[in-house]
Amino acid sequence: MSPDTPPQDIAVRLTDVRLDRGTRTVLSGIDLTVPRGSITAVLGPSGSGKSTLLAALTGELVPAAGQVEVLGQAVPQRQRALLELRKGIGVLLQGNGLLTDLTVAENVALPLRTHTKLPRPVIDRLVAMKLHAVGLRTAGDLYPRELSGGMARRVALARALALDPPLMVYDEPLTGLDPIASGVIMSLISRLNDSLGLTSIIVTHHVHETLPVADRAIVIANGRIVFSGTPAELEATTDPLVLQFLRGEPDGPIAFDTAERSRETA
Ligand SMILES: Nc1ncnc2c1ncn2[C@@H]1O[C@H](COP(=O)(O)OP(=O)(O)OP(=O)(O)O)[C@@H](O)[C@H]1O
Repeated sequence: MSPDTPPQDIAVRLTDVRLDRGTRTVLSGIDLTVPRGSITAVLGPSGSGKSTLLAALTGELVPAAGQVEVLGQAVPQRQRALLELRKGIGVLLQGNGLLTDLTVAENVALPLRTHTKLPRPVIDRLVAMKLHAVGLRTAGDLYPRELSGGMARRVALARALALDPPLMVYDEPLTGLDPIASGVIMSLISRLNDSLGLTSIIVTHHVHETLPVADRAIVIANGRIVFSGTPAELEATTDPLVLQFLRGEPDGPIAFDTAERSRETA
């Protein structure tokens, strides 16, 4: 993306950002521009800082240095302004976060009830539209325990879309899903992005399922962005560090921390 891209065409911009967790620097020197309308895959080994990067976008983590701009504004620190910005960011987490004693429809209605004063019939109509968008028009009266993993993920997606956020953030949207359900979720993410004019950022380990729908990919390793480009450029890379990640090789230039490795090899 050119440095002259008009600000209104940029959904997210990070400039020389450093993110710490406690006393430890997780990421530094992060420069990233996400164009509006695009789908960006954020890839990298476990513990490399992908979720930490998302936390900076939602204002959950304040950068130790640098600027984070989301939807045309610097991520605010004041609580009220932050809540306002967060209404524009739909978040889908791997745990789904559905409330088990509410029906599917009530779960999807929750953000609308909390953040708007819309009358009940309007909310019901919006909920029906969101459920229709994820292919679950008739599931409104079911409870989360009655859903398959893939259906539950789609309900969580409908709920994340409830307030029509222009930016969608997905943290491991395919975790725990079989290949068919994974395919359904990825194609939904892609279709919704295009049909609703969203911008999507997908943090994932599922490189091969995600790259086909992504416009851009970044790879995070060793505390920084080690690759940024198109999926085709990623697949053609000869960078040993990026290749090590793509091939899942334990030995190479990516420094895994010892605790992580001993956990994985146990
Ligand atoms: N809330 C937190 N408090 C302290 N340290 C944290 C916190 N969240 C993450 N970390 C640490 O920050 C580092 C990056 O973690 P993060 O969850 O961002 O990685 P990730 O790439 O998303 O990993 P995974 O793919 O396993 O989800 C890890 O060392 C982790 O232990």
